[in-house]
Amino acid sequence: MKKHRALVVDDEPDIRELLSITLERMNIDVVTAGDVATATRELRNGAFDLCFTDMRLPDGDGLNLVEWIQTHKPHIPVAVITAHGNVETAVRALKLGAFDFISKPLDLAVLRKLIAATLKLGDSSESTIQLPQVKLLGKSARMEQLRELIERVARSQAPVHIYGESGTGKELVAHLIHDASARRDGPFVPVNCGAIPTELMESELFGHKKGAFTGAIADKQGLIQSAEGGTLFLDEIADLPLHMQVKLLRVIQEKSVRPVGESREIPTDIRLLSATHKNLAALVAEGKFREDLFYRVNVIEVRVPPLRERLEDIQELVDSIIARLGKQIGNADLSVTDNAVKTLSGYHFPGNVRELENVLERAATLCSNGMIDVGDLQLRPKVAAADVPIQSSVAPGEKLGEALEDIERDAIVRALEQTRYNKTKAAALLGMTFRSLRYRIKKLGIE
Ligand SMILES: Nc1ncnc2c1ncn2[C@@H]1O[C@H](COP(=O)(O)OP(=O)(O)OP(=O)(O)O)[C@@H](O)[C@H]1O
Repeated sequence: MKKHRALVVDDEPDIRELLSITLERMNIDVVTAGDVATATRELRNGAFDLCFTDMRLPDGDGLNLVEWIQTHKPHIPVAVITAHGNVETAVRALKLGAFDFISKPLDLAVLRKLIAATLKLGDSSESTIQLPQVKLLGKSARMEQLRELIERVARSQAPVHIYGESGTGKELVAHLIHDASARRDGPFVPVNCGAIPTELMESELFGHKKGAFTGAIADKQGLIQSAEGGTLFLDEIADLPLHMQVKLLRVIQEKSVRPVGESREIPTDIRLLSATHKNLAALVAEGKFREDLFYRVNVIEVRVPPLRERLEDIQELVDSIIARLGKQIGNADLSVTDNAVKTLSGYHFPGNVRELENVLERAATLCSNGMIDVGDLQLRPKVAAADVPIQSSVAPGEKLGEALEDIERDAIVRALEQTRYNKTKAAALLGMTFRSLRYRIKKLGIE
């Protein structure tokens, strides 16, 4: 097998030597350079599989080198070495296309993992990216752009923030980024931040040591650590309480976690993806989301367009959903009339693809002869903002929180009855995840 070759750029001989030894022990040839000029000369003249560069070099900036590589040798993954705690620079490097960053003092275990992941990425670029098991349907220009963006961001280790309305496919996109990345053989761990009760959140995410608190009867690994070597997807990240935001910031900056009751920090190797349907920037302005965390999780932004911006994809989505539903209910002839598809193609889809799935599922049960027609769709009429009734159902003297809980309880009970107490189906009907529904059932004492 061809030996890999790396370029190490640093003006400190000690760091050059430490990196060289580590790389050579991994059977990688190393060339070193002490400044930008030598580095670009080496890059022009030789073939490299990866590059490490320091930030401050005698004749320039490591960021310039990152930019140079992106322009002239974009297939070479480059990682930057930053001063401890200088996350701003690391974020800038990632935005410019750096694969990852590592901070000084160098942690050799972290470094080795990073090297292994980088080389794997280089190898995968020679073959075509593996086809993921999950599929993003739609041939509209917007979907094509999204697919391209997914492939591009999959090549980086930078945190990605995925935003878009509910039900647009944000989790699907996160999964695809993971599947197309060098981490695809590692775990993909989705976490719905809105579904974990605040008091359990730290122990769920970070894990705990036996005896850390009453009820901690054994060591427990947190969700962050269970994503080791893979991808952690924090869905509804806007729902993280402020004190957890501080802790998450540390995970990103230090690349380590500290379980509750543990005295040491444990190094972690995860890629962070997050999503929300809320406007994070607005939440920052309101003081509900930390600005420093916003910049860390939002290094690369991916917008998932609402379904009404790509109505030409409806037919393909309908065909795929109907085929799946047909299999589920044992009717291979289940179909949708042209008129029904036309009606769907003119609908505004406030609940996006998930709503389309729910509409068709309900219609499949309502329709006669396995043929879904316009009348079976029962679409929600569009409500103009001005038409929304101002008066609420909260009676004077009644607490708003309690009134909202009543409304929520009502909706959940109705969905459960409608689905014969099938929680997965009820969750889909309500447009929430299974975990979130389970949590709410418990919280509202429905069972
Ligand atoms: N382009 C697409 N092709 C195929 N299926 C899709 C597409 N977009 C969304 N879906 C399907 O729609 C449903 C909702 O998608 P997903 O859960 O990823 O949305 P979301 O944006 O994460 O929703 P939420 O904001 O409520 O968490 C899933 O069943 C998903 O498979």
